[in-house]
Parts: sequence; structure tokens; C-alpha cells
Amino acid sequence: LAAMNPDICRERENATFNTETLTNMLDGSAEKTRRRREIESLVINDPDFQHDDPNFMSRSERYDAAVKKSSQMIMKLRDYGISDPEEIYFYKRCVHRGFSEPLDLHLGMFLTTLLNQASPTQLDTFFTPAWNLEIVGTYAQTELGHGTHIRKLETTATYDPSTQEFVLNCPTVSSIKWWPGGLGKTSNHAIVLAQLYTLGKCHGLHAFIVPIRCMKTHQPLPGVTVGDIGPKFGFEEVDNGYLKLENVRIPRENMLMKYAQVEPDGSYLKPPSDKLTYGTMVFIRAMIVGESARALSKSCTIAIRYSAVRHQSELRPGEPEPQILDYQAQQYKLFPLLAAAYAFTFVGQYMSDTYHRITGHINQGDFSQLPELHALAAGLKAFTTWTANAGIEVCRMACGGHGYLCCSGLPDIYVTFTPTCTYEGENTVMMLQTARFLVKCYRQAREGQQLSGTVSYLNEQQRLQPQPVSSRPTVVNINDLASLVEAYKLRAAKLVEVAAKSLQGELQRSISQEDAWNNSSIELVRASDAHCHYVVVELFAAKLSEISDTAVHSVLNTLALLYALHGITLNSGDFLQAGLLSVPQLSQITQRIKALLVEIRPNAVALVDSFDYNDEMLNSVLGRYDGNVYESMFEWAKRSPLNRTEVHESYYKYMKPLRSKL
Ligand SMILES: CCCCCCCC(=O)SCCNC(=O)CCNC(=O)[C@H](O)C(C)(C)COP(=O)(O)OP(=O)(O)OC[C@H]1O[C@@H](n2cnc3c(N)ncnc32)[C@H](O)[C@@H]1OP(=O)(O)O
Ligand SMILES: Cc1cc2nc3c(=O)[nH]c(=O)nc-3n(C[C@H](O)[C@H](O)[C@H](O)COP(=O)(O)OP(=O)(O)OC[C@H]3O[C@@H](n4cnc5c(N)ncnc54)[C@H](O)[C@@H]3O)c2cc1C
Repeated sequence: LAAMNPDICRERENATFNTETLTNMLDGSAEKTRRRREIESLVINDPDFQHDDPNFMSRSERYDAAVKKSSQMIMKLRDYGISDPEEIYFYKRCVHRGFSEPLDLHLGMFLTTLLNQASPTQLDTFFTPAWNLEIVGTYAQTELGHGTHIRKLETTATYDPSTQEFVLNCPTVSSIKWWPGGLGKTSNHAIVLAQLYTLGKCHGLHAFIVPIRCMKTHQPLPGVTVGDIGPKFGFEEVDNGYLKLENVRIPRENMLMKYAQVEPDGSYLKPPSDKLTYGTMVFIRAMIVGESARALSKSCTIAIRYSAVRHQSELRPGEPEPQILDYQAQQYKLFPLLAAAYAFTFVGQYMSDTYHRITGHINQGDFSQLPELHALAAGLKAFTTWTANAGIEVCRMACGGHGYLCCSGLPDIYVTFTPTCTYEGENTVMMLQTARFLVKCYRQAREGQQLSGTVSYLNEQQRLQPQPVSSRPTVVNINDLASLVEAYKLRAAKLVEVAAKSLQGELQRSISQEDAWNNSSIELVRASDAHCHYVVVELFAAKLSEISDTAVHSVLNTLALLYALHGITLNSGDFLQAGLLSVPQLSQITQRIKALLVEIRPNAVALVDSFDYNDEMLNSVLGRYDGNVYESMFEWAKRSPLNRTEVHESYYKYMKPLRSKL
């Protein structure tokens, strides 16, 4: 076994806090850390899950290997008796080493939709076979023509009372279902979102369980055309698919009927809210927030560990080349992202808790908090995925040339993560949904209604009327987190007001509501962005009050300050315009940020260690725990398929004959 790299050892010795304490805090408790590691080691020590580098495999081999692993995984989860959703998740992400896989949609959306939208009788029929993987399903909503504007989806489900069946059709090319994960080759069922027609009337989108392949032969059923949509930017393990349905008949019992219902005679019973069909999307959006944290924390782990062992250039003449982590510019690239990774970890936990709390109420028949849940999940999904997406690229480039190698792990993290900005609601569209909620709340507050929850700051509008900067004490104390939270709150309030006024102004020009909306989109998206930014800063600050260990508290406080101050410099125009900040304060902030970088520097490696990604899951030669980067890069390169023979066959086929001709 090669010794630890001395640079990275020194980093760990210099840390001012206990890494394990912070890991326990991130997991929830020491016991939870222990259990997570136990589950991960079950996978890592399992010979069936030894990991061949997918970068050396064809797409078909990758799909094959992923299906094999998933099938074994299901068996083993049963054998070990692992049934808690969080524990299944730990096991699963370790099996697939962070890659997406063909069963993601079955586990994440098919089962979830059943649980949330099936009637008790339907659950009896479908859930057990689905849990046992006899039924393998996907979530087929998006069509060639529409992903965002789902009210315009064209697939139809027409009720035939004479046989008590629904007849499903994709009548046009643009109505072909396109994209669903696991649809192409893996699934034998799909939850199909279709326009419901009964007794001659359209009732909008509803969800139907549609068998698409024979349960015995796995051949497509009559009327079903199904296949893989071809190679993509990433997601190579996943058979994202197409599906065309022609007069496919399913029993009446296959429409998900927890809320809306079609009776045997064809009469339609309305759901308590027509947005309940959209419930699974809200769940996945809420979960994506945590995925942003994971993608970013992995990328930071790789870039920061590598920056601790990489030496380059001369800082002081005659001295040895420094670790690249000693360059201020390198710290300025990476430490704000490290801070964001921590922030998003806490926001991810909050979003998951909030989702479960509010769906608990929904299951009790109380739908009052659904709008806020939707607005929060949509906005935070967009806000965190945009930041993480850009951050992964910054981490990759911070590793110089080696970041471009697949063995750095960063290209795979990027291509796997980047579609979160698009799927489950395109980010701009999601920001506009949040804005719709914010503007509505703003109007309610103006009318004197008392708002609660994350938008309660809009109650204070009277107090927020702009005042000349000179006539009041400086709002921001740049050394005080509570004061920074307040500044973000006031900025959000201001930008919501700007958006609302833009709408008002447009309407006064007597254009339609819809055109006014479109003409205010820039302000609306910015308002949502500011709102989400405030929520993130607020949650980070709130988290600090829960931390009892003083050393951990101190280092996280530094990160929270950096997150907040760096965000202000990126959006300084807003803060200046709103009179929340003075120009001289802006340069004080830059100085303060520099001081924070220096404070974080000795703890940087320990801070990424605390995320506790084992080497198998990180899958990166640059991010290895032992820091032995160059040796393992050389070993990896030797395994490249091009190196299987000393002389490649192309030499004999083309180069050699060419030489004899010239
Ligand atoms: C394991 C995981 C892997 C994941 C892989 C990826 C899987 C996928 O991508 S699956 C497909 C995901 N697709 C999407 O997310 C589609 C995005 N589009 C949408 O959600 C909708 O079309 C949307 C929200 C943009 C507009 O919906 P639409 O019905 O036209 O609503 P709209 O007219 O804008 O608003 C109507 C009201 O509904 C509300 N609303 C909209 N969506 C929701 C919701 N989900 N929950 C609650 N309320 C909602 C609005 O806030 C609005 O309320 P109000 O009238 O009080 O202001
Ligand atoms: C890897 C991957 C996996 C997927 N898996 C699934 C799946 O399992 N099941 C499934 O059903 N779908 C799936 N999808 C589809 C995905 O949900 C859609 O692509 C997504 O909802 C975006 O819709 P769209 O492609 O129609 O984009 P579009 O809506 O066409 O977006 C294009 C542009 O138009 C803009 N735009 C659109 N509408 C508005 C508006 N109202 N206001 C302002 N700007 C607007 C957008 O901001 C964007 O810039 C997947 C997609 C990917 C990439």
C-alpha cells in the first residue's frame, strides 16, 4: 500500500475542528453515520458490485452492467432486510456510484405516483407486484411536442362505457411520448399522463397505468411502439425512451383514482384540487435540492483535495512551488462553492422535511399549504441546480488539464447532473412558477392579509419603502450574519416589488395579463432568484444555532459569512440600488472575503473530508483520499482500451500501406 501523500496529511493535521463531529452532524447523528457506512461497505465489499470503469465500455455494455447491478441490488436489499427509503437510497447510490440507472424512474416516480395517487384498492392490485419488480414502470409524461406546457399534451385516454375500458392514443407525431427514463427497453408498464375524455367531454390530464410489454416475453404489446431515443450528453446507462400508443385498451381500474374518478357509466368525479396530478413532480423537485448539494460537494472534494497535492508555479523566488490551494485566485474559485455545498446540504434537508410535513397534511385532506410547497420546491430546485451546475465546471477547470480526463470524475458528475436544470420542470419555467406565487402573496399583503411561512417578509412592505441611503444608518453590518440575512430579505422584498410594479405598469398600458407577464419575465425571474437566495442564507444561519460543538460552529460560521458576502458581490447592483449597501462597503466586503479565504484555508481539506465520500463513490483519481494522484492516473491510462495492444490495428490497415505508396 502506497503511503499517504505528505501534503494532504499535513492539511488534515492542521484542521481546527474534528472531521468526524461534522460528519455526524451532516448525517444527523453518530449512529446514522455508522449505519450509512455499514450499508456502503456492504456494497463496496461485495464481489458482485466490483466496478468496471464505464468510460471503457460501450453504451450497450453500460446499460447491460447497470441492469445486472440493479437486479442484484433488489435481491440483496431483500436479503439484508433493508427497507427504509433512506437506507435503500444509500445502498443504491453506492451500487451505481452516482450514475443514473434504468430503474430510477421505477423507484423514484412510478412507485411514488402509485403511493400518492392510487386508491386503496389499486394499491392492493399494483403495489406488491411493482415492489417485487414483476411490474417495472416509468413515468411517461413528456411528448415530442411538449415537456413544459403539460396542459397541451396530446395523448388521449377515451373512456368506453360499453367495455368499461380506456382507449389510449398518440394521434400525432408530436404526441409521441419522448424521454421517460427506463421506457426504451426496461419497463413493462408506464404511468402515462393523458387527456381524459369521457361522455364526450375532456377533463384534462390524468394518470393511467398502461401495460406496454408482455409480462412473459417482454415483447411490446399490440398497439405499442416503444424504443430507446439514442445516445445523449450523459445518462448512458439509462434507456430514455419513446412510446406511441394506438388504440391501446386498458381496464377502467387502471386510471389512478385516489382523487379524480370515472364511474363505470362514464360519469366523472372531480378531484379536490386539479394540481394533485402534479404531485410526483413536486416530490422529485424537492429531492433534487439535496442532489445539488451532493453533486457540488463531490466536485469540491475532488478539486480541493487535488489542489492540496498539486504544486505549480513560483510564488516566492527560490522557494519550492506552492500547493495550488495557496493561490488566492484558486481559493476564490473553490471556497465559495464549498460554502454553497454546505448551504445546499442544509437546504436539501429542510426541503425534504418540509415536503414530508406538508404531504402529511395533504394526506389528512388539508391542501392549504400546497401552493407554498410547490413554489418553494420549484424555486429551490432551479436555484440550487443552476449554482451547482455552474460550480461543477468551475471545479473541473480549477483542476487544470487533468480535470478534463474522465478519471477525474468531474465530466461524469457534470453530464449526470446538468439535466436537473431541465428535467422535472425547466429552471426558468420553475422560477416563473415561484414568481407567480410571490406576486400573488405581495398583492395579498398589500390588501392587508397576514402572510406566514417563507414569504412572511412581504407583510413588512410598509416598512420597506425606499429611503435615501444618507438618511438612515447603514443597514448591513458585514460582520454579522443576522444583519446579512436581513439584507437578503430586504433585497428579495424589493425585487418582488419591482416585479409586481412592472406587471402593474404593463397592465396600465392596457395590454393583456398574459402579455404583461411575458414583458415582465426578467424581473419575475430575478425576484424568484432573490427570494430563493434569501431562503438559503436564512436556513444556513438558522442551522448554526443548532450546532453545539464550538470548533465546528466556528468553521461553519466562517463558511456562512463567505456564502452571504460572496452572494452580495455577485449581485451588488441589487443591494446598491435598493439602498441596502454603500459603495465604500462594497470594497470592505472584498477585504472581508479575502480574510475569510485565509481563515478557511487550513480547514479546506477537512471540510471536504467531512462530506465523507469514500473513494469508491467518488470515483476520481484527483480526489483520492490518500492524495496519490499521479500513480493512479498512470495506472488508469494503461487500462485504456487503445492500449490493449502495443501496435494498434489501424497502423497495419492504413498507415503502413500509405507509407509504401508515398
Ligand atoms: C428519479 C428521478 C429522475 C427524474 C428524471 C426526470 C423526470 C421528468 O422530467 S418527469 C417530467 C417533468 N415535467 C415537468 O416538470 C413539466 C413542467 N411543467 C409543469 O409542471 C406545468 O406545466 C407548469 C407548472 C409549468 C404549468 O402548469 P399549468 O397547469 O399550466 O399551471 P399554471 O396555469 O401555470 O398555474 C395554475 C396554478 O397551478 C399551480 N401549480 C402548478 N403546478 C403545481 C404543482 N405541481 N403543485 C401545486 N400547484 C401547482 C400554480 O401555482 C397556479 O396556481 P394559481 O392559479 O393559484 O396561481
Ligand atoms: C435526462 C432527461 C430525463 C428525462 N426524463 C423524463 C421522464 O422520465 N419522464 C418524462 O415525462 N420526461 C422526462 N424528461 C423530459 C423533461 O421533463 C423535459 O425536457 C422538461 O420538462 C423540459 O421541457 P421541454 O423539453 O419541453 O423544454 P421547453 O419547454 O421546450 O424549453 C425550451 C426553452 O423554452 C423556454 N420556455 C418554455 N416555456 C416557457 C415559458 N412559459 N416561459 C418562459 N420560457 C419558457 C425554457 O425556459 C427553455 O429555455 C427528461 C429529460 C431529460 C433531459
